[in-house]
Amino acid sequence: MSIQLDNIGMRFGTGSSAVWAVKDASLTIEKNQFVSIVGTSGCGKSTLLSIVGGLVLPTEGTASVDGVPIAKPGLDRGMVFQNYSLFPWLTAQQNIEFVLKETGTSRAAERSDRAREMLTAVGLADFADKYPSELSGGMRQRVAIARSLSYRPSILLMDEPFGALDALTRGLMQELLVKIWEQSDLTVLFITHDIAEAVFLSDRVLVMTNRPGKIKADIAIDLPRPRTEDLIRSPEFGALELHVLDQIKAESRAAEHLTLPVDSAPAAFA
Ligand SMILES: Nc1ncnc2c1ncn2[C@@H]1O[C@H](COP(=O)(O)OP(=O)(O)OP(=O)(O)O)[C@@H](O)[C@H]1O
Repeated sequence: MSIQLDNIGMRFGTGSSAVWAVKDASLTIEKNQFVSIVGTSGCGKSTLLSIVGGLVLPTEGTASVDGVPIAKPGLDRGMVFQNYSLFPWLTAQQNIEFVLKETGTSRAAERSDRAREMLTAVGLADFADKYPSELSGGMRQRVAIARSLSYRPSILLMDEPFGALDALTRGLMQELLVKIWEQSDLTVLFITHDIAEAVFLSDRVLVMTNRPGKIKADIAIDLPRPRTEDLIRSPEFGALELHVLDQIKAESRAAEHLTLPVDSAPAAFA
């Protein structure tokens, strides 16, 4: 499924306390594309994702999936967040079965089989009966991904899903996600602060301006797949990383008001 955002504006609050999180944000994501959004903290990335997820309605503009305006969450869209959001009182298997029941799979045997199939797909067949507290961060996030894909959405919305993981686990999760995406019909919209992660995963990287955020740059990642270790260490990969970084840097300096003469700063602490 494709995603279209046309001149999205999102205001939180009213009167003098009103904050425009997003303004004039437009983008189109084609079916089966993997697109990442990067930008400074607070620029409105999560807000855009929530609008596509149907969790909030925009103040201005139109968000649609395959041309149909988004009015609420739907089974065509799965979401994965940084904090896993698993039910701690349910096992991995039960977490998935619960969501399948909520989303309309009425037969218990079908829910059980599907949950087991999904856990196997993310390499956790042997951990089906473990509670979230008995799983590592990477395993929890694999359960969360399996759960979000269990009802077969066409779009996967991911908000810094690997942000809390160590570097090695993060790398393995990225490879797993690419494999899942390549073997499915998924369209993925992925938020991250990690530029290398965005370049490694994506067909396109969108850079947002500071708040109120809009799309400032749309960078095609025209690197071949599969993206091997050699490719990650190649000058082409490095050049794309630098290009994305350059786009963010100006926004970041402005956001942090880093215009002070930093060279003189040590004197102040002497
Ligand atoms: N429910 C809300 N009520 C009021 N302000 C909000 C609300 N949600 C977001 N905001 C504000 O909107 C702006 C954008 O927030 P958002 O979470 O979308 O940014 P972000 O780019 O995802 O940030 P980060 O990278 O730090 O996660 C921020 O200034 C935030 O404080």
